[in-house]
Amino acid sequence: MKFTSTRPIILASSSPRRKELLKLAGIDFEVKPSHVAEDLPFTPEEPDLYAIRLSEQKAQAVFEEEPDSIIIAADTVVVMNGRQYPKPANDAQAVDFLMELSGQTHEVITGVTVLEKNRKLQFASLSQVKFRRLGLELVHAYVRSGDAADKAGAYGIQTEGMLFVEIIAGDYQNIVGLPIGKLVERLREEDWLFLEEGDA
Ligand SMILES: Cc1cn([C@H]2C[C@H](O)[C@@H](COP(=O)(O)OP(=O)(O)OP(=O)(O)O)O2)c(=O)[nH]c1=O
Repeated sequence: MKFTSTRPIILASSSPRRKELLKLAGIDFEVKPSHVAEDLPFTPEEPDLYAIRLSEQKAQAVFEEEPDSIIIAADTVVVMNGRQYPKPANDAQAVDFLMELSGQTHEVITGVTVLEKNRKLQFASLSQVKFRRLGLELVHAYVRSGDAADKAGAYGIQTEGMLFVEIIAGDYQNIVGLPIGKLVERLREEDWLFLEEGDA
């Protein structure tokens, strides 16, 4: 399966996971990380809007350099009891986060912004993840592996962090960092993306 687009698509992200998901979906694109400081104040009552705003900042930064392209950006946040669990600042914080999430259910929300001249598409996707009760030995071993460092909530469901997960509700790819099914659906609805001839 292959898609074509009305303009060149740019993924404004340094995340290898987002790149892989967009590629798997059969979309041609280039990557241009945005390097914006993610420093908006977290709004616990509206975590979805917070994720969307961050994704918009990322999209906007790249759009200014590439005004003739379609820019896609996303931000993934992990939230439990009104508190955000961002990328851990260090190993000790990663251990603390994982022990707090242990045995509990948290939410993973990815906000997405697609920007083009005169057009903006935004949405958020929410998944729930229930963690097993985690032992310190496993958590320490995981954090030592280095996998927690660049991930919201200090775990990757697609890597060894899968061992922590008991139940998920919602879109799995949303937890990995990009709700690709919904994104492609919306891009097609907006006539930004078409199935290539022969596929249609
Ligand atoms: C919960 C969870 C998060 N993550 C990742 C997805 C995101 O890359 C990261 C959250 O940080 P983000 O700020 O959303 O993204 P990023 O900084 O990695 O990339 P960019 O801003 O350039 O697009 O956490 C996983 O890979 N697996 C998981 O299970």
